[in-house]
Amino acid sequence: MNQGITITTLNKPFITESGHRFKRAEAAYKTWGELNESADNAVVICHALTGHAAADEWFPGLIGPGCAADPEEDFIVCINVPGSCYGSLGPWSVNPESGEPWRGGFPEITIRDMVRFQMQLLDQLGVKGIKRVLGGSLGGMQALEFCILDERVRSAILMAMGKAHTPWAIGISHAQRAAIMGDADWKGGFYDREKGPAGGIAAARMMAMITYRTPEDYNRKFGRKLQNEDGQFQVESYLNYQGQKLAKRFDALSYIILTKAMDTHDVSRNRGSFEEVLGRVKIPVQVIGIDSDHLYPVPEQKELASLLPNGRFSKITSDFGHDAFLIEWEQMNEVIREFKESLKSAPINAK
Ligand SMILES: CC(=O)SCCNC(=O)CCNC(=O)[C@H](O)C(C)(C)COP(=O)(O)OP(=O)(O)OC[C@H]1O[C@@H](n2cnc3c(N)ncnc32)[C@H](O)[C@@H]1OP(=O)(O)O
Ligand SMILES: N[C@@H](CCO)C(=O)O
Repeated sequence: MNQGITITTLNKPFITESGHRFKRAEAAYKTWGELNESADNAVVICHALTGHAAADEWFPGLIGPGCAADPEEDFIVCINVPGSCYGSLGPWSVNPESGEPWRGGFPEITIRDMVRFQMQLLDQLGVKGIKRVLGGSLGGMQALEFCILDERVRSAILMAMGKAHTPWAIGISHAQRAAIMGDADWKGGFYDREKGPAGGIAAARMMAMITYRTPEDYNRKFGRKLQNEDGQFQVESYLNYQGQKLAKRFDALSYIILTKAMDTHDVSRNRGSFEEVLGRVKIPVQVIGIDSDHLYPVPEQKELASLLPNGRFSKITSDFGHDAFLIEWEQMNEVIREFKESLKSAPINAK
């Protein structure tokens, strides 16, 4: 896992929206393909909640010849967001004042912070133009903010999210955070890394896995079948497994920080109305919804596309629910191929 990741130090301090100044911030990233002479062929992939910079491990169907990110033509970059636990600045980075990891003292991170952090690294890599920015869920929220904050972006593909985090999605994340914070090993966020709130994060992932999928998917996969002679349902065994799997690879503080960052997602915040803010995004944007997504339902993507002057909406059909953006490669590539085709006949420089 995480093959080919580079970790570098940002060459300027990273200052968060809340005003926290990190004099030294590490950024983990992975690239594919070459930056061209004019340095304007970058394609930025933004990762979702538990993803990381090795996008080829979780977006394999969208990276390749003719895909959304084509290493033969594009300089593809994926950067681990600050607050995560996969190499970039996060709660286990050392606080220079105390010489100890930040842990529960790590400051708030917003979606805008994530994007500005990535913009700093892209500057450092010499990127002058971004052909496309894409992502789903948390990745889509970042990609939308990229359209607003970064003048270099010339087109975008946004999947399975909306213009702001809804009370429905905030509530779901809140319940998951309560499971983590209710674990005796949480210790106010000042736990030892080797003995974190594993039960809490496993419970949070179980809840999340229900919102990421659908009744149809679980009916087809498990029905009412039992896993063992103790009377455990298959679905229970599956959720236990998924919870433990995440507890082994992800950090509870990062889970709290990143889900709270998702709750800050609201492109209108301190900027004006949604109509004004999104109306200023003149670049072509493909918005993709999943018909069975219960977490970020299709009306959110339809609305977002309608508020973007050059927005297009497409729906994919799937029983997988929200997670379909990490699974339904064929349908997504079809939509993306059409979008890329449409750009050939329309200029993509307008901002
Ligand atoms: C190498 C890495 O870790 S890279 C992945 C890092 N993750 C990310 O970047 C986030 C994006 N990825 C994801 O969210 C997910 O991987 C997805 C959505 C792409 C796919 O989800 P998955 O969990 O792989 O698929 P699915 O829901 O079918 O579950 C399959 C797993 O459940 C297990 N399982 C299935 N039924 C049961 C059951 N009844 N009891 C116990 N376990 C079960 C399978 O054995 C399989 O285990 P494995 O993951 O060890 O192979
Ligand atoms: N399944 C995704 C979250 C979906 O948005 C992840 O684990 O990152």
